[in-house]
Amino acid sequence: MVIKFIPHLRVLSPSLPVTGFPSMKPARTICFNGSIPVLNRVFPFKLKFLGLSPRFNGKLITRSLSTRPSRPRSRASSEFTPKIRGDVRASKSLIEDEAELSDWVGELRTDSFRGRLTSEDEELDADRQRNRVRSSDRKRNGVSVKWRRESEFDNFRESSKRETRGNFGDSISRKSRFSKRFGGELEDKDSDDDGEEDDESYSSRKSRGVKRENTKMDSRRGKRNERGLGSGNAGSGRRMDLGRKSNFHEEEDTDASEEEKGREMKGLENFLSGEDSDINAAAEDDYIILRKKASYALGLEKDADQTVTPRSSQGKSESYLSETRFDQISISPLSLKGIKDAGYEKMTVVQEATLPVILKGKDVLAKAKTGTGKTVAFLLPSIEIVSKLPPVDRDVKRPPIHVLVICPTRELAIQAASEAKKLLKYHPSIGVQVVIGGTRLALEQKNLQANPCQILVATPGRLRDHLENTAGFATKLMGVKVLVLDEADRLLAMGFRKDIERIIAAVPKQRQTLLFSATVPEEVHQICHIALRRDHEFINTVQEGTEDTHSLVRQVHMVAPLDMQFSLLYVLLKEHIADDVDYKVLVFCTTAMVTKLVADVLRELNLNVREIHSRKSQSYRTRVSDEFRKSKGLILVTSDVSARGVDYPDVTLVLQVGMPSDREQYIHRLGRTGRKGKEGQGILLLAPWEEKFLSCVKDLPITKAPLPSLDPETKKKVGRALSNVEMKSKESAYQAWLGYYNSDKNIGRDKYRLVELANEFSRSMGLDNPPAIPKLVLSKMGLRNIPGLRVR
Ligand SMILES: Nc1ncnc2c1ncn2[C@@H]1O[C@H](COP(=O)(O)OP(=O)(O)OP(=O)(O)O)[C@@H](O)[C@H]1O
Repeated sequence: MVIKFIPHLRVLSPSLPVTGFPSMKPARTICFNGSIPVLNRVFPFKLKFLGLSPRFNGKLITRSLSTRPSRPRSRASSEFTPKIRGDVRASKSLIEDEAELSDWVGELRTDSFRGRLTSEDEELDADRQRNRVRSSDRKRNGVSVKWRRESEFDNFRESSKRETRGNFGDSISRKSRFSKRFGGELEDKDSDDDGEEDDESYSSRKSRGVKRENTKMDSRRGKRNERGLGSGNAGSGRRMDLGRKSNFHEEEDTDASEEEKGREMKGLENFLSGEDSDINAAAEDDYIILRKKASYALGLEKDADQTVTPRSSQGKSESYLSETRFDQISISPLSLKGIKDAGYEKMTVVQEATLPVILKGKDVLAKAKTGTGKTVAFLLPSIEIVSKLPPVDRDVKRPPIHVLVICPTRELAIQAASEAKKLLKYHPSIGVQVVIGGTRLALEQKNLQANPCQILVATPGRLRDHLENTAGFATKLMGVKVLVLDEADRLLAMGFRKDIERIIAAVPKQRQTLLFSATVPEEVHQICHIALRRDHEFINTVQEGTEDTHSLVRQVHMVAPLDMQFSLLYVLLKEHIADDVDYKVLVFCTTAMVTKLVADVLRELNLNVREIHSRKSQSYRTRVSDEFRKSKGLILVTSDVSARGVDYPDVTLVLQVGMPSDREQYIHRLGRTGRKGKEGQGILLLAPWEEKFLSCVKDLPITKAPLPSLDPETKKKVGRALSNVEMKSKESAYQAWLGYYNSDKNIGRDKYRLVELANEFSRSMGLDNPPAIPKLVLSKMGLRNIPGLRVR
């Protein structure tokens, strides 16, 4: 079957004139509430979209409940029942059980994956050469096409010429005069002089860049790049240790937070093995330079010299939708019907850019901003591929799985499976199933047996469980034609790597592999080495010269001592609630136990709060996640289990309390708001010593905001709320806090200072004396005999 696509004019034929923008007239509603000064100062505008279709409501989430049977050295299954496991995925708070902690640490010593990034100096220049953009291609309308096979797009171009100006159904907010009136304290990058924007401005905004790179490596590097285990690590020469981003903090024992566990583990490993000194030796700036160098080496970072971004589009907001409608491309009528029912009419930019390449059979590494439809981007072509395969004989004993999608969290896996179900509505012969931790393995085994599926969505740990414990499962995986690694960079995180290696070894070499994420840090090359073919394409839909975050999401940071932070959090939330009756807020905290504490305090303050973190059962998490997806007027206090991929519609504010683990996590957390071209707000609340984190995100438009004033009554109220919170919650939070910041290379290095800060945190919870910590825990943290700690 000849597959014909009609891509967006801009993408495939950048030399052609940019079409104008049709009648997109986003309505504006400007609200001003004089009684709420703080957020109006922080976000000195209030924009609303009225043009958003209700059909984009959030996705359904399926439920799964139960615990799975234990097996020797299995990972923990129940959130309160930590188990020990030999690989770095194992985790649990280091806090709760001394004996268990001892085992856990002991096992960590035996397993020593190091999150190192190979970077060979001598390859840097060569790789830069290889990735050099043909200037003729680059200087076209802001589209950077580093590699292109012209023939691939010939028919697209033809079709594009015929394309008429479509309706731009989705709204892009205009900057309002309100912004100007109250914008004194904040830089408003997107504002036009007069606060208005004409259609021409929209046109220039719309010129988004889609960068495609062929990432063919030279033969030397290619050798390392070949598929197969071990090859990814075979690079010699100077290595860069990325462990400085790792953390050792109280966290979660479920699949959903494995990326966090990885960080903890790595931090702990380094800490125990004394490797910290290596990492600490490098200054932050050096580290950033090293990261850049590695990016060049990998061809993942754009070379500043070679970047061409039209001035007109720099810093402008862009639509996540392309002008290509699904019914203009050659996909099966059954898929098209499913898409229509899902309410999708036009392709998003990432869908438009990746679909033809994937259907060509290429491996793809794709980067697109948060909330821009990456899930459909990998699911739709996968479904198309499956639909063209000969039907599986019903009598086959172990029917093959054709598409395997790996997601880093349970929530994300459930969500992806749910999206797949929507798209498969009219494909009765194609089944999809999800396998995730926190549910009963036996039940999943039964389901897999009873309802064979061609598409399987899984979290890495549970998939590995099935590989090891489910009869015939390995045989089924031998049928995999497409392997998708969603949130690829997270899957590469240390806690997942072994599982991913095991999974990759279990699927055929002759397959197509797709890696998608909103962030593609240089670490991703590790997984490229083991997962992707050498000639894979890197498709970057983030317009050059723009940030990885959405311009309609206003970002501010505030710096305040810990003893102010609970009150500040309360005031900021109250202000936001007063400002927006339809408020929907995510509060991100550093660890599960700190999340619990913050939720407890906010609950005491009579705010409408839910909490979600890995210490909650999967059924609870699913229920709360579902509720938050559908609700308005709700605050969800969460750990990083909600940081990635979760598609909660209409989140109005993301408030991050404390330093995120790294730049990527900041971006993904923030990406829970401003989805599908909507507006959003982000506040990062840091303690003074955490300000250094800002150097990791200095390329993002985060503005410093003044602190709201705290009146004595508020302080008293918050103090009372804190005193009502259970002591146990405070103790756990204190230990977790200590663990988290102990892993920070700057703070954790000076144990005396760390303890002082921890005790400041303790006082901020209203405690006169810091909670006592078990001796063994202290010694495992390297904090024995540090003055200021209480031992029990
Ligand atoms: N073509 C489309 N038109 C309109 N809406 C779409 C389209 N494709 C996907 N969506 C919707 O956009 C929303 C965001 O999609 P999705 O969750 O896949 O984003 P994402 O890019 O994976 O985000 P993240 O990086 O946070 O994981 C979802 O609600 C999805 O249903």
